[in-house]
Amino acid sequence: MTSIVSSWVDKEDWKFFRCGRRHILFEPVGKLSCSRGKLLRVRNKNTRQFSTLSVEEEQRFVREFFGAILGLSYLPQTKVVSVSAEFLHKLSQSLYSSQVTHHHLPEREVDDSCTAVIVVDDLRKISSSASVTEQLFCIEWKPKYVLLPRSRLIPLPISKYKYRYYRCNLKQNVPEESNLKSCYHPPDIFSFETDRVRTAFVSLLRCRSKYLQLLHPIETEPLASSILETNLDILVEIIRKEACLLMSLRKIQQLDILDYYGAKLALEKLHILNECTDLEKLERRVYEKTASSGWLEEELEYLNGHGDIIFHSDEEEEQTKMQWCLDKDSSKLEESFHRARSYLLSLSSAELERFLGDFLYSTIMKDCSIIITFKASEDSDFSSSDKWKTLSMGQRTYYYSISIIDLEPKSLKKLNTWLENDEFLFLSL
Ligand SMILES: O=P(O)(O)O[C@@H]1[C@@H](OP(=O)(O)O)[C@H](OP(=O)(O)O)[C@H](O)[C@H](OP(=O)(O)O)[C@H]1OP(=O)(O)O
Ligand SMILES: Nc1ncnc2c1ncn2[C@@H]1O[C@H](COP(=O)(O)OP(=O)(O)OP(=O)(O)O)[C@@H](O)[C@H]1O
Repeated sequence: MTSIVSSWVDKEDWKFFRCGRRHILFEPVGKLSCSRGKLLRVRNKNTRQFSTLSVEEEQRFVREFFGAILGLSYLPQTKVVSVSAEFLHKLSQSLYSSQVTHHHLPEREVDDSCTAVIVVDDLRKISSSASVTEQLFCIEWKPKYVLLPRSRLIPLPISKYKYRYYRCNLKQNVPEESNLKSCYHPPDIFSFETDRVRTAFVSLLRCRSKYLQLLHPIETEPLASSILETNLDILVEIIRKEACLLMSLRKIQQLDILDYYGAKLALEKLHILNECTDLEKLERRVYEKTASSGWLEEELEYLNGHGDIIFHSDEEEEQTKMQWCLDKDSSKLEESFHRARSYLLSLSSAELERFLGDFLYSTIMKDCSIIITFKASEDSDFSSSDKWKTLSMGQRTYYYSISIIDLEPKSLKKLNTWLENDEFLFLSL
């Protein structure tokens, strides 16, 4: 993918919109009509040490890999645009305006060593021509850690906790054992049963989780939560209708048969744990990948063939693993870990590299966001399309659109951080 030089991006004035850890987003002030309905996504300088690929290479991977598996209509349209250092400097300066610096947000500074930015559809807007958006709701849900790990490659004592607790709960509040039970239970969503899906979202709402947010209309708490709650039935129905997409997403998350510690072992075996150049070469190979629509099922079948590394996902094995944890049967957990470790160390470099690739695809998918936009269908000018689907509920019909964002490559250079996070979360229980 080659970036295009745009004649309008640097002529628009952009103001800070939001940021994550890796990108800073800007929205147009509205000087030019062609910028309507667009956002600018710019790399954050503070995470530069983790990027192996260029902006263009990352976007190509997202499109040709995840786009092929999930369907391109589920990805927001993006364009990579070449910009001058001067333009990036101007954007950077705009972040120092008083309004922005007062926010308690991750450290941000535009990476002015980049030569390209991403222009992406603003998913809070219906279309670039639509001016009225008051009837529109836009929700962001982060389907993080919806699975318990199935890898045997988790050492004690972390395995005792990791096989039992959903990490998403632990991250929000590290509570008493009794509280854990009443928390958000992600498998409820993936049951696609109305009541269970609803219960899961209500739990997220009640604990004011940052994994469920209202993006439009912009309201502060508690109004934002009350708007979310009022629209929960529509959200639940959309989730049920999109079961196929969500199951694909969950399956990609399941490619994680190495888990973090297994990834460390695999890199050690490949002798590239501390070798930055070799690590970058490996990542390039992983992210050169394109996928076909059947890729995911084939890959899962391949991984399932490595029974010494994984607990199979059938219920009986799940119960066994859980029972070992509940009985505090450390010897069984240890034996299982050592069996997997010896098996892993007997594998070829090509196999280890394939597992590492799958681990990275899964890690990306565990951190994506789903943006759901919907509106009642009173607008007669509006019609359904690939992007806008209809949903009938009682007497009312809605249009909705669902997009997956934040699918850029992650780097194995973050492995130590991931391992430390594990220790921090699970040892503090
Ligand atoms: O590891 P976690 O669970 O803390 O996830 C990080 C996210 O924290 P969260 O759980 O959503 O509060 C974190 O989200 P925030 O920016 O803190 O909202 C990032 O998405 C981070 O990814 P990256 O470093 O930008 O590639 C995420 O890191 P990865 O582990 O996905 O690399
Ligand atoms: N196309 C979009 N339309 C509307 N809002 C968006 C869009 N893309 C991102 N956002 C909002 O901006 C936030 C940050 O964007 P993004 O996820 O791209 O940042 P990031 O730094 O890549 O994230 P992370 O820290 O998770 O790696 C998102 O969580 C979402 O709320």
